[in-house]
Amino acid sequence: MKLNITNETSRLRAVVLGTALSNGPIPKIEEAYDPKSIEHIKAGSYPKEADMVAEMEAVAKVFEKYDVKVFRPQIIENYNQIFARDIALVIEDKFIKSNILPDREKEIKAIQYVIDEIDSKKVYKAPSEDIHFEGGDIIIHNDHIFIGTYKGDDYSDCIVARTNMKGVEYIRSLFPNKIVKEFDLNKSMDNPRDNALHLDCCFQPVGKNKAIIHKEGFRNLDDYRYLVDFFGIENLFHIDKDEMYYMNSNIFSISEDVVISEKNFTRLNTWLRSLNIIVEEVPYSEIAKQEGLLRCSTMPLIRD
Ligand SMILES: NC(=O)NCCC[C@H](N)C(=O)O
Repeated sequence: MKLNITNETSRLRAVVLGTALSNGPIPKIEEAYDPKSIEHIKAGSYPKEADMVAEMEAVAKVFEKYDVKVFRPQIIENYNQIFARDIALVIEDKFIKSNILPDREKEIKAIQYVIDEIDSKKVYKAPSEDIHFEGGDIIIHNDHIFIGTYKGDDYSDCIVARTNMKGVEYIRSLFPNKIVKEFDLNKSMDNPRDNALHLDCCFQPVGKNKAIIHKEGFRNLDDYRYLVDFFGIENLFHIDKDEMYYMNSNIFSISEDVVISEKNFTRLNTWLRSLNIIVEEVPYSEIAKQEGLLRCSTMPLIRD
């Protein structure tokens, strides 16, 4: 398989879509690794496997409609494998395995059969364990790579900080010809409305020259201003704290003109349609309870 990913919006041809099958029992609070899951565990509203499976099948159907080749992870019994995005990433023709949160490190085994189809010279793994990064923090935008990180002193105690500056430097070392820009994100282990878990939870390019953004996700306002200067304020769709909480920036593009979005994202979907983008609406509010949405649960392999 010849990989090719140079941005978030070129026509999609092949993708890994996570699975909610055998997701395991409701985690104990101390087993959860994001504040929104904890909120739902406490409230007794943690999502049911059958509901999440149905939501992901709706996404699979959209891919079928657009003739996208879909790979699913093999099932690891009682293990969360929904968020395929984070376990590895493709940039150009390179497949880079993430150094992910230890709670999630088994997930990669389940797509080994996909990795086996890629030229082994194109498969990368960071050389040491202190280099941290997850795919949700890394957004490729043509000659730029945007990376979410966390520069706080408490990084090592913060399970919602998944990409460190060593991770940023590692990705930079693999792509010397690209401009790599990192963004310091706000993290909160107890309030999901204050937690930009990954860069794709507060920012994502869409369409031809637009992007969705949550200003308050950025710890350093200069990072937010960089994106305003880059895209132009008129091309940014700003989402508020509640919209970030429901993961409005985490939709997924099949092309510049076709987006998969959550059916309750009324304001966002109206904006997308005003840009002549076709919005394929799916129900994804149960998956969203685990602090991830459509970008988080997909890992593109080939785009035009
Ligand atoms: N790219 C993403 O933002 N992924 C979402 C991962 C959610 C999962 N509960 C986690 O904390 O790892």
